[in-house]
Parts: sequence; structure tokens; C-alpha cells
Amino acid sequence: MAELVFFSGTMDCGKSTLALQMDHNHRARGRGGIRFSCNDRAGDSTISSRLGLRTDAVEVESGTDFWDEVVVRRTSGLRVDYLICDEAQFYSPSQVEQLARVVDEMDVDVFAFGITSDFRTRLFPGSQRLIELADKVQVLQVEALCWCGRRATQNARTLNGIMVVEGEQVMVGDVAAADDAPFEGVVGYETLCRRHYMRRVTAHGANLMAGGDQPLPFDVDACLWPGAGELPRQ
Ligand SMILES: Nc1ncnc2c1ncn2[C@@H]1O[C@H](COP(=O)(O)OP(=O)(O)O)[C@@H](O)[C@H]1O
Ligand SMILES: Cc1cn([C@H]2C[C@H](O)[C@@H](COP(=O)(O)O)O2)c(=O)[nH]c1=O
Repeated sequence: MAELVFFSGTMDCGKSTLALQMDHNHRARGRGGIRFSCNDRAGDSTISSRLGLRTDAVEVESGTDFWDEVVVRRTSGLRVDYLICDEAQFYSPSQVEQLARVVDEMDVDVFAFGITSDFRTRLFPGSQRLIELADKVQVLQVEALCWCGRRATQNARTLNGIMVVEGEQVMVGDVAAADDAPFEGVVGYETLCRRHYMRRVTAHGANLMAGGDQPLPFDVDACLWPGAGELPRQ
């Protein structure tokens, strides 16, 4: 029996890598699938992994109807046994409902991959609907880490390395490597543990507080930015 599975986690925990691996494994056994993505960092109509893999995909737009996408291919004789749905946090709730219908009424497996919550810790509407409807929600085994070494559970948005809590929900961007200096005016992301998210301490902020010459991690938990410790307002 087909299933709707949501593989979820923070940014940079290996979701797109797993999406490409699952597609490869199913295809290698003769199954037919369609790859979808939405707003991938590498550009439209692409699934890209930070491990270096990159494959073409159908770009999901606001008018995309997953039911029609499967029907059109099956009608023209193509085999569709499964869908790979990357960046699924950006799909609309009604598109997620279409995915559930494709599973139940066409017996197509749907493997969806996406981040659960946004830079304000709020669920993306697409992720919320997936959590509500999925047969299984699987948290990825590879843990993204906070600069302090704890498991990262939050995706912070940064500007010049400083965490921001105001802005549009959707802003395509990437996480920086630990030794990259934050670029002037560039919006980025950083995975943080809840404690450092709540206190708004990014790696850059922690380095500044440590005087810049002390290797991380160190104990900055007594040092707080003004406003840190408050939950970001909606
Ligand atoms: N140079 C590297 N060597 C080994 N693993 C890497 C390297 N760069 C990235 N990775 C792995 O790739 C993961 C990110 O994979 P990716 O599929 O792009 O994540 P996601 O789609 O969840 O944002 C990292 O957590 C890390 O495990
Ligand atoms: C937290 C957050 C993230 N995004 C964007 C940034 C990236 O383009 C994607 C996540 O991609 P990944 O493959 O999981 O790294 O989402 C956003 O638009 N808004 C946010 O709040």
C-alpha cells in the first residue's frame, strides 16, 4: 500500500541528499518516479545537495496540481510509482492535500522532504499540513549542530552574522560554513539549538563576545544580547 512520508528536519541535515538517494534506489529497481522541487538554492527545476549531487526536477509553482501531473504522465503511457517532493515546506496546504489523494486513490508513494519551521520557529503551512496528513514523519538521522555542539533544532536567519526575527517567511538562502566570515548585507541562515536561538547567539555573536580569538565553543550563556531570551513576535 502506498504511503505519504514526510522526511523533516532543520536546514543542512541531508534532506536533499536523501531525496536523490531514494530516487536513485527506486529507479534502479525499475520503478518510475517524478522529482519535484520548489525554490532550490541552485535555481529552478533542480534538486541540489551540498554533497555535490544535483538533478533536474519539475518546479512546483502556485498553479501546480499534483493529481494532474500524475494523470498526464500515466495517460501518455509513462510509469509513475512514486513522487520525490523536495523543499516541500514551500508547497501550499492544498497541494499537500493533492499529494495525499495521489497516495490514496492512485497508489503512488509520496516521499516529501522539507524543513519544519521557519526563522521565527513557526511551522511553514506546507509542513504543517504534511505533519497533519502524513502516514509517517521521519526526522533525519544526521543531526545539524549548533556552534555549541548541541543538536540544532532551529533555523535562524542572519544578516551580517546577526540573528534577525523580522521579515518575509520565504527568503531563499544558505547556511555558511563555520569559518566563513559573514558577508556585508547578505542574508544567511544558521542552525542553532533552542537555547542559543532563544538567546539569539549565533556563531558570529558568540565569537564577538569571546573577543574573536577564542575557539568555540565557550560559555557565553551568561552574556545576552538586548532583547535576547524573548520569543520573536509573530
Ligand atoms: N564537504 C562535505 N563533506 C561531507 N559531508 C558534507 C560536506 N558538505 C556537506 N555535507 C553533508 O551534507 C549535509 C547537507 O546535505 P543537504 O542534502 O544539502 O541538506 P538539506 O537538504 O537538509 O539542507 C550536511 O549535513 C553534511 O552532513
Ligand atoms: C528557515 C527558513 C529557510 N528558508 C529557505 C532557505 C533555503 O533556501 C530553504 C531551505 O533549504 P534547505 O535545503 O533545507 O537548506 O528555505 C526560508 O525561505 N525561510 C525560512 O524561514
